[in-house]
Parts: sequence; C-alpha cells; structure tokens
Amino acid sequence: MSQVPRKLPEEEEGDEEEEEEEEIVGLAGYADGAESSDGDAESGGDEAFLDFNDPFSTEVKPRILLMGLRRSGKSSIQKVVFHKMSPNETLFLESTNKICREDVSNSSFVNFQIWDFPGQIDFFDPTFDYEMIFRGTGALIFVIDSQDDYMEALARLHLTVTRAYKVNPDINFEIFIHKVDGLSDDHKIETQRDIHQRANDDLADAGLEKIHLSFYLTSIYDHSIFEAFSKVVQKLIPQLPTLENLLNIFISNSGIEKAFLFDVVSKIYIATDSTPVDMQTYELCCDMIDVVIDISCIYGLKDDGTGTPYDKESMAIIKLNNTTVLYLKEVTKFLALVCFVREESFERKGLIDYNFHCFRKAIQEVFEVRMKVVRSRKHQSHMQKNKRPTPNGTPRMPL
Ligand SMILES: Nc1nc2c(ncn2[C@@H]2O[C@H](COP(=O)(O)OP(=O)(O)OP(=O)(O)O)[C@@H](O)[C@H]2O)c(=O)[nH]1
Repeated sequence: MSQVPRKLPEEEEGDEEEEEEEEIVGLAGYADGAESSDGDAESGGDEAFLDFNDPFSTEVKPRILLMGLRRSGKSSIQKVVFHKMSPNETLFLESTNKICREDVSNSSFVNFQIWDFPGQIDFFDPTFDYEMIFRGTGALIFVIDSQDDYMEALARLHLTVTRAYKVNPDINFEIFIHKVDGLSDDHKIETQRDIHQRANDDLADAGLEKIHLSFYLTSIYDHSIFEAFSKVVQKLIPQLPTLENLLNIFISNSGIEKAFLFDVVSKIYIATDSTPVDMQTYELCCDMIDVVIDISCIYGLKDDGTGTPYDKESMAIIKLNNTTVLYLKEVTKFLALVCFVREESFERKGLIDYNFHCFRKAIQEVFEVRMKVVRSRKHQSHMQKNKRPTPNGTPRMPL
C-alpha cells in the first residue's frame, strides 16, 4: 500500500520532463502533479528495484526503512512527521499488516521513499527477498519502545543490523529510542546508555564492532522526532557539506547567530551552520513555519481558494522579547531559510538581504550542477537505447 503524501492546496499537472528534473533537484513546487515518478516502485514492479540498484538513483532517491517490534511507534512517526497527524490521533492507528511504501519526493524537497514494516513480519522468511530490500536502502531506522522491556527489541535489532550490513555495508543504522516522553530525565539517560552498551556489546561479540549505530531519544509528543529525522535525512543529502559551507559564509558575513535551511512541508532541517543546535531554537523555527503557513492559508489565498500558501514572496519577521529577531525567507519553492539575528544586527537588514540574495543564488547553482548531470545522463541513456538494434536486426537510427 502506498499512501498519498500530504499536499498543500492547488495541484497542477506539469510537463513530464520538467517535473522529473525538478523533483530531483528539489526545486519543484507544491503545485506539482500527484503522479509519482516512482510509479514502478509503488506497483512493486521489478523496474523499481532495478532503479535502486543504480548507484546514481540511490543517491538521489534513497530509501529509508522503518523497522522495529509491533507497537513500537513506526507508523505514528511516519504519520506525525509527513502527514501532520496530531500525536493524540496516533492512539487510533491500526496495526500495520503489510509493508507500506511512501514516496515523499513529490511533496517536498526531501526526496526519498519510506518503507514502514509491520512489527510482526518475519522478514527473514526465505520467501521474503530481504537482500533486494537492503540493497537499495540509504538508512535503516530501528524503533525501540523505551517504555517497554527492550530485550526482545535488542535481539531483533542485532539480527536486522547484521543481516542488512552483510548485504549493504553502506546503510546508515539509526536507532530511535522512542516514547521517551514517559521517562524522567535521569531515566532517559540511563536507558540510552544501557541500550547503547548492550547493542554495541552484541555487535562486538559477533566481531562486528565496525558497524556504527547512531542513537536518538525520540517522542512524537515534542520536536525530538523531527530533529532526529532531520539528522537521518541530512546524512543522505550529497550536497550537505556545500550547503553547510554556504550557511557558514552567509551567517558570518551578515552578523547572524544561527541559520537553518528548512524543508517547509516536513519541517525537517536539511542543513544548518556549524554552530551547535539547541532544541529550543529548533522548536522556535518549527513554530514560526507553522505560523507563516497557517496565516498564509487563512489570509494569503485568493477568494476562490487558489494560490499557494508558500511562494516567492513568503517572508516573516518575528521580534522576540529577548532582543532576538527571527527572520524567515523563501529560498526555493520547498526550502526556507530561518535565521536568529540580534536586534542590533538586524538594523543592517539591507546587508542581510543582499547576502541572502547571493546565498540563494549559490544554492540554486548547487542544484543546477545536479540537474546538468541528470540531463546528460538521460541524454546518454536515450542515445544508447536508440543505438540498440531492433529485434530483427535493423538499426533504430540511420547510420
Ligand atoms: N507515549 C508515546 N506513545 C507513542 C509514541 N509514538 C507512538 N506511540 C503510541 O504507540 C502505539 C503504537 O503505535 P504504532 O505507530 O501503531 O506502532 P507500529 O510500530 O507502527 O505498530 P505495528 O504497525 O503493529 O508494527 C500507538 O498507540 C501510539 O499512539 C510516542 O512517542 N510516545
């Protein structure tokens, strides 16, 4: 089953060629057609898997697997992060009984597929082709319910990680110690330490200490799940170091304290400058995006309901009572820059805006490089197809 990604109002069909390119570079609009270029994947056809075996396509459209025991919270995470479901509503989610594949590439900059596995599935059943699944995977998120006894989860984690690593050593293993909203601060730290220790000991006992596991404390009841997902996604973005560099240059030349590049739809931040991120700052950014989109949806659309709530004109300034200014500006149709600026630095808004203009241009250039590669690749494969003779031996093109 594939679920339709959340969309903001107004959907238009775009030119097929253009749509595919835009989707890859992340410059596509909210108005993109609902048709997914992953139609093959959705239908479960072989072509989808062939596509994932191609290192280039893996790079641009990685697959993220959500695994873990039953009721650990996998579907809730997916619904809250990508469908804006309120955490309380997840109480009524039914147990997943088959693999749910969702392509998020048409709904946001963040361009990947999420596969939600049912907790009770025995994916090492010989009839189940796990090799095929792990081969095209960028990240494997293993969800552990911290409010439950996690011994069984740890055993399953070990089995999953070792099998997956054998098939594809490049997978990022991301462990979500989930539902920590029910734990005290001390208990959280202790649980994380214990899980970390046991999981790594198990790997060391199996002689696999080279496998790296990353741990996150998460809950759908606060922003921790968005922050953790941001970090998982960032590791899959090949342009990340360039984006970080650009952000560093931008903030140091503009007197800005901190800047985040956000995917507006999912509120995942795809890059930030190299100063440390604190949770409160991130939460404020998320709240600001919500305010901007909500107000724009209510007052920004035309009388007949057309228009988009986020476009080239989108920007917002919020002055906090602690002499800090929050400044949001549109970068591309999917991305927003959210900055923290001191009031005195914000007096030089002209300078900030000029630097922003340069920053935005640089970002677009970064993605244009990718677009050129995609175009030339497409052209090459088109030429190769045309060169192949027809089944009766006659050439397809005049020689
Ligand atoms: N307290 C708390 N409960 C959560 C959290 N995330 C999910 N839950 C609850 O956990 C229960 C199970 O969530 P699901 O998302 O259905 O779990 P699942 O892993 O997809 O389960 P299967 O589909 O059976 O594999 C639901 O009642 C959720 O409301 C969390 O962060 N904190």
